[in-house]
Amino acid sequence: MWRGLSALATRAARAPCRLCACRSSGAGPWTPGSTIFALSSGQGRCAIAVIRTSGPASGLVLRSLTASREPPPARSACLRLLRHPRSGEPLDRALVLWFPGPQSFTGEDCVELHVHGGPAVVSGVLQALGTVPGLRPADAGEFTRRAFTHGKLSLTEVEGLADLIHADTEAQRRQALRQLDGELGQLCQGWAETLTKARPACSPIHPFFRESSRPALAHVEAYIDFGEDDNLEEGVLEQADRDVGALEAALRSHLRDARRGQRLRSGVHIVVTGPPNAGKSSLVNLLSRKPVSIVSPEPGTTRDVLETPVDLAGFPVLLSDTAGLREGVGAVEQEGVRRARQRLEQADLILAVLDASDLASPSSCSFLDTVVTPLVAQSPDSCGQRLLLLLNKSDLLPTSALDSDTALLGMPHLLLSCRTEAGLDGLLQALKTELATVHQHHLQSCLDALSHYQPATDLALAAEALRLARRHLSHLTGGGGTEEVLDLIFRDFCVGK
Ligand SMILES: Nc1nc2c(ncn2[C@@H]2O[C@H](COP(=O)(O)OP(=O)(O)OP(=O)(O)O)[C@@H](O)[C@H]2O)c(=O)[nH]1
Repeated sequence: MWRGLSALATRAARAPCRLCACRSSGAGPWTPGSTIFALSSGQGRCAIAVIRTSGPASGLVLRSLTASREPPPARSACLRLLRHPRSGEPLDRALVLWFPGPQSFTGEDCVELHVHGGPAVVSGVLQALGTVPGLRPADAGEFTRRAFTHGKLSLTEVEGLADLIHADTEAQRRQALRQLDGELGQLCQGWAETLTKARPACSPIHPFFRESSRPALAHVEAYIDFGEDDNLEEGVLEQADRDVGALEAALRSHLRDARRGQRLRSGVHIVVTGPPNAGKSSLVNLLSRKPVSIVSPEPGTTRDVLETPVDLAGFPVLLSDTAGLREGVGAVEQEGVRRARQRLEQADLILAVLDASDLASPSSCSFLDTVVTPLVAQSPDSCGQRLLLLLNKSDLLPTSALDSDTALLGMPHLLLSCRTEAGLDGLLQALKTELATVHQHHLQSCLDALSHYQPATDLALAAEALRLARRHLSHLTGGGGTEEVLDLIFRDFCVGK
């Protein structure tokens, strides 16, 4: 899901840290920020429980709980008696590990306390940590988020970690581990870097090129701005040519390998839309196999956009439930409708849901006229937005209508019942085909844009071709909405991770 993921990670890794304003390399000055703590091992009775802290007050934690002025040697396990900082009461004899930043999981100063796993010990130590000045309990996923913010993990690695935590099957676990290794991230990043960060092999002497890393696109733009006679070293454009050629070859090879293409971590957005009460929330819950949205017979239940990352037919996608589209409602629902329409514009694939037993109602007709018909009428290649029309509640139709279901609407559609799950297999099959098409569409569009890169003929057009190619690539790997994407990923983490 979103983010060129890797590109975002790279951007975040270079940006000043949002938490403590240090640089991700850890080399810069550390300004005070919050220090978090949490139980990082599982809840319940166990032999050993691991409690972690991260932040500038981690050193103070060691001094306060172990009554020792000196921290233990970095990254070595030491046995220490832990005492309550205020009462001095012994809490436990624990293994203590000190990870001074930036060489720690989060990049900040971290402490790990391996205590005995009884609930009384764990709650006693957590309660004691709460009394140390500057410490607060961690939010869900906050350790990982800090690791990401400090450039310790790329976003694809974060996603891999999330999958690893949630991996149910051995196959999922292996896939998650591969992703944690950054295999997918490196692939996407490699492509994006060819367009954005490649340097010419020579060392150009124009001041523009004296800085460490200038994008390939910027090389071409610099040529336009400064002109050929303005002290640019030879070979700059030739190198850009070679980079673009290599990228084209890589994309072609990837497109040929459909299986690998499917495993790409994706920013493909599927938006579920339709009139109120058609069964949109029921569909989102069915596809995600979890109760993401409230289902109720009351029209207008869903007011906001609700998003959930799901694996659909082997494709990771972002699935959005939206408010039912109708006019003449109160201010809150109207705002929901506005947000729904806005999200619809961003969708790669639209699932338009209608109540099959209510096709003649004003809300169904209005939805068909204003949303479905215009989208069906346009060429699927025109903007990359695709649509699947679903007639839900097929269980309410008489059998005779099911036999001649093409007569129901006069346009291509799938019949489904979220209640009985009839038609679900057909929907998943159709989704698989559509998602493969969306992936391929963006890769192919990137390739098409690159085919217009002909700097020898027209430099300005060549720069535009690179820009367009980059846009298609970032669409596939999830260009915009950095914070939304991050929130979504970290929200699913448990506290202490
Ligand atoms: N018989 C039948 N009822 C269904 C089916 N799918 C959903 N429903 C019912 O239809 C009603 C509306 O379902 P929702 O999923 O809340 O519909 P929605 O489109 O999200 O509704 P809004 O939030 O108003 O936009 C609920 O009572 C569901 O139980 C189905 O396949 N068959």
